[in-house]
Amino acid sequence: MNAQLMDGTRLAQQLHAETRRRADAVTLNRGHRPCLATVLVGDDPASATYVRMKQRRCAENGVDSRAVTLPASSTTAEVTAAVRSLDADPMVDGILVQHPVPVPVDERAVFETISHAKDVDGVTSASLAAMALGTPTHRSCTPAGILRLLDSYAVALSGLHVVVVGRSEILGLPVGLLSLCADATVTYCHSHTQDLPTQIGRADVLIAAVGRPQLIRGEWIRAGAVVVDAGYHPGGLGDVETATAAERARLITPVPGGVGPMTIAVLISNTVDAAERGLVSA
Ligand SMILES: NC(=O)C1=CN([C@@H]2O[C@H](COP(=O)(O)OP(=O)(O)OC[C@H]3O[C@@H](n4cnc5c(N)ncnc54)[C@H](OP(=O)(O)O)[C@@H]3O)[C@@H](O)[C@H]2O)C=CC1
Ligand SMILES: Nc1nc(=O)c2c([nH]1)NC[C@@H]1CN(c3ccc(C(=O)N[C@@H](CCC(=O)O)C(=O)O)cc3)C=[N+]21
Repeated sequence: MNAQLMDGTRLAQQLHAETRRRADAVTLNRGHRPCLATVLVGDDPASATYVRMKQRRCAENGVDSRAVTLPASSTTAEVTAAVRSLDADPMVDGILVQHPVPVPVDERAVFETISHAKDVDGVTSASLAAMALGTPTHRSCTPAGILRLLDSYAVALSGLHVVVVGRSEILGLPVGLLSLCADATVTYCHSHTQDLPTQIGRADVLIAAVGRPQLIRGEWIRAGAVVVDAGYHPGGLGDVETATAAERARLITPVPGGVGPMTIAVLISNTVDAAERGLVSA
């Protein structure tokens, strides 16, 4: 393997340490800790695990968490009512609605119930618009984590060709918007894209957010490219064939230990930003 690994676990620990100091200062100032509310609808075991991981990291870093769990049979009205009551609660600084919510529930409508100031996961249209315009906002967690990781390895995006595979509202779409704001030339690929290997071969920086285990083959990667694998599948597989991609890439994220830990570190950092009552410049 030739590529250097981008260590998300180490960078996340650094961010957590900084967040913890800020959380303690908030607590000292106002007499209660920053608080993240998590909303989990239904009983998908993977989603329940992610929510538990987020709560554990909150506790380790001086942030309270409030868990709301709703049955899979919930209606859109019931879920939005739960979110609205968290939004109105002055003790709650940030709200995370775990994606995906069960199909009959209108996820977009639920997301839009979160006010911009408490949208620490960056999922509302106000947050997406702010990420596109470069105005102050909480940035989506996985995309912001990816940009921090690139920055820490001195990958300056200005003028580079970033190819994003995937355009989901929580990942592919916003990571392309943030890259564009950082003056990259951005290409989005998705399920209608023709000749994916050729598009990928043009990337200076490839961001894989496709949700298909090892769909992206190592031989498609341009020699010397930077490869960010946001995919996360059981058994420690990403969306990229890591071993062969690492023969050609200059820098690559491992799975696990790459993008995943950064997602949670940014979420908690965003929650403390909210507790400090600040939206950070996108
Ligand atoms: N590490 C972390 O913190 C996180 C990891 N993830 C992981 O990232 C991955 C993506 O997640 P998410 O964005 O939620 O997934 P989605 O399923 O919501 O989106 C997948 C995207 O990939 C596109 N796509 C699907 N198949 C192909 C194909 N064959 N060729 C090209 N494009 C394709 C889809 O296109 P179209 O729009 O046309 O349907 C869609 O835009 C998953 O592995 C997930 O587990 C997600 C969130 C956080
Ligand atoms: N509204 C919303 N926001 C999200 O950010 C969100 C979501 N919904 N739904 C599901 C995905 C998935 N996700 C992960 C977070 C951390 C790891 C992570 O920390 N992974 C570790 C390994 C953890 C382990 O397996 O023990 C790693 O990659 O090293 C993975 C995946 C956030 N998501």
